[in-house]
Amino acid sequence: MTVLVTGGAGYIGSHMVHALRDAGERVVVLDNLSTGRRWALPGDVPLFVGETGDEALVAAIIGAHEVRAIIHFAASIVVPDSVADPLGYYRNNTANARTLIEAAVKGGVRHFIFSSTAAVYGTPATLPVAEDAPLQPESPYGTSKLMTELILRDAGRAHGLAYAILRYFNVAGADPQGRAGQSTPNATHLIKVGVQAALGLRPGLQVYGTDYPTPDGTCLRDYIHVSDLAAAHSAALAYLRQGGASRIFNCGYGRGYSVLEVIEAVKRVAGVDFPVSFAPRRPGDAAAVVAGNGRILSELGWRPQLDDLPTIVAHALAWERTLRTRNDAGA
Ligand SMILES: NC(=O)c1ccc[n+]([C@@H]2O[C@H](COP(=O)([O-])OP(=O)(O)OC[C@H]3O[C@@H](n4cnc5c(N)ncnc54)[C@H](O)[C@@H]3O)[C@@H](O)[C@H]2O)c1
Ligand SMILES: O=c1ccn([C@@H]2O[C@H](COP(=O)(O)OP(=O)(O)O[C@H]3O[C@H](CO)[C@H](O)[C@H](O)[C@H]3O)[C@@H](O)[C@H]2O)c(=O)[nH]1
Repeated sequence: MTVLVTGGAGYIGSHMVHALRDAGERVVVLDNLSTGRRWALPGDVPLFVGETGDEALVAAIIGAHEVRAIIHFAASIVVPDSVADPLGYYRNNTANARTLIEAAVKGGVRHFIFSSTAAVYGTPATLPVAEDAPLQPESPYGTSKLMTELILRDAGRAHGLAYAILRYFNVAGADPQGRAGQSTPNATHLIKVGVQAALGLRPGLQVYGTDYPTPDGTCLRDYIHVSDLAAAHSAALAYLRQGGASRIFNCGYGRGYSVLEVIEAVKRVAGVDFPVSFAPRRPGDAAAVVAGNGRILSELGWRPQLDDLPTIVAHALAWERTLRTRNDAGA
């Protein structure tokens, strides 16, 4: 029985591939390498370069490898890009996911784990936000993910596909063993941009919006270490295999940091200063998003191991240094 990881050559997916292999699982990856990197995968993990929306390809992979579980990471992920290109986001995150789910149903896949996002909540009315809070995405990215949640819910009910929807809050950091990290050259995530600024790979950092209704006027986010997130998937897979009912789980620590607090943490951990400027709000950004994580703690028994902002930053920084060496070597 094999686990198919879509988007396994990407940031979070590559951590998942390592976690699955560490646990002795058989893994295959489907990735179109649009943002993923072949070298992000261990050499002995089969990689199919192709589209989640290619039903024939997905069916062939499921059949050839006896795939019984799919962990679906592949997506387009940049909130402001989704504002500029909603149709592209609905194609990749919703239409392609629908095709993948159909192939899963037809191919007899029993368990499906879907990467959703806190962006489905928009700006929550109360914090921390629980899974049953109103769903009011403020960007096409969030809407594209919410639509896939609904497709999965209905297909799961109709066809007996058991699923876990994991709504990630802000994912950051890198594998503590240095095997994987965020490698996208033009990544836009705050901690990634911050460590690049600290290493002189960017001239500095812009803060998008200082007039939000938050304590220091900048946005609040709940940053979760990518390895803790991979562990949440492993727990969800074990739960489904034990016959657990389809369920939605928030993945976050339940604590928010402002953009300015994150920048201070990066400067402190890196031991350097870098220029910070203030810019207007970025389209699609919610003011404050913090996870209510009671459900995943109580129902999956998940326990964060790395819930410490300086540790997250330190791992991101270490990976960025490795990456620079790798890029210098032309890898
Ligand atoms: N990074 C975050 O903070 C965050 C937060 C919430 C949710 N998520 C979700 O987690 C998942 C993984 O995100 P990530 O940060 O690792 O991004 P990423 O861009 O590093 O990984 C996405 C991977 O999917 C691949 N891909 C994209 N479209 C594809 C397609 N049609 N067919 C095959 N492969 C395709 C890319 O090449 C890449 O390897 C996404 O679904 C994203 O929406 C991420
Ligand atoms: O150079 C930067 C980069 C980011 N920010 C700010 O930092 C915060 C975090 O931004 P990120 O781009 O790191 O992450 P987002 O909160 O926009 O989005 C992330 O979390 C969302 C859920 O909350 C989605 O899941 C999405 O996929 C994922 O990228 C935002 O207020 C953003 O405006 C800056 O000020 N400057």
